[in-house]
Amino acid sequence: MTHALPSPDAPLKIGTRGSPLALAQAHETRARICAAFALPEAAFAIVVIKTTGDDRALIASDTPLKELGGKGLFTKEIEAALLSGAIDIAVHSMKDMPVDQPEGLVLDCYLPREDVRDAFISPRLGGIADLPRGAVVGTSSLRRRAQLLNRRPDLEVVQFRGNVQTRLRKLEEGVASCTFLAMAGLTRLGMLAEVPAYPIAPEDMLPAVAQGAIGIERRADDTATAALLEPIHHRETAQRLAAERAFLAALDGSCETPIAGLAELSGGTLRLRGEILRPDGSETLTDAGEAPIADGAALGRDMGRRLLERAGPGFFDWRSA
Ligand SMILES: NCc1[nH]cc(CCC(=O)O)c1CC(=O)O
Repeated sequence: MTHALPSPDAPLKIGTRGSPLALAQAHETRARICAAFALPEAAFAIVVIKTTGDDRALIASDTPLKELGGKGLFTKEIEAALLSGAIDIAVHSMKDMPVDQPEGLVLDCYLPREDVRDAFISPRLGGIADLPRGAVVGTSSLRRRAQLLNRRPDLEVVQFRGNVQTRLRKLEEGVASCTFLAMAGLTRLGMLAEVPAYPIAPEDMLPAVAQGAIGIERRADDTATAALLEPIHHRETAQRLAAERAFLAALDGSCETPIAGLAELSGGTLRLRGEILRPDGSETLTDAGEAPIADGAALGRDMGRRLLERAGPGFFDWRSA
């Protein structure tokens, strides 16, 4: 059965958050579907949806993201819009996506993954090794915080959030010596030339699960939309994320617990590295393994379970040192 393609009279509604990065990702998705089916941009409507994670007052506060809603902070309202039919597809940063989708929705289309690395951002310094003893670093990411404190217990970590310009201004004001952002976001925003960003090797800071990947969610019964997404799907990205997200699922984590994971493909083999940390950085546990690509999810699940076993109960609880 063939389906009617979207048109200016009956556009495909693309749901997205309103941040510059989210909009760039929605535009990239639109451009890829346009190219695959020779459609005009007018065959799509971009629908901006405000999420809890976009609440300015909340995000400007010093409250850790975890306390603001944890899993689904950036996604709950968007998934509700999908289910109600207000939008037809939702474009997500996979790093922010809980491992399970609500009944009735599927998330099985991925764009080619961007640079997976974290970036060290500083107007004056070129990397973590340049930070003087006791330096103040700005990040609201529990993972980055724990990784930094594990390697450098002398550092002081302060909450740092907001868009790229806000962060750069805070650095200029001397609030902190450096901050951290995903290379992928800076690249997709076309800002690499204007931001003093230095990529950090995964060996030094293992990225978050799914960092740099964009996923497209739709209604499970919407076969017309499934057919539209088929030609833009990137299989290698899906294979890597299957392993990483199975790892995350086994640990019951979200992007707001100190968990890192990265899968890479080489020939027919998938190599997965994983790390879990105590939130205060006092302890880190790592593992690595290889499997045939088709067994990536099983590898991720087993690695997650083994790490949990090594960690024991309470590993992710805050210690009062
Ligand atoms: N948690 C917020 C978030 N979700 C996705 C990205 C960046 C882009 C990506 O990793 O795909 C960011 C910001 C950051 O960590 O710099």
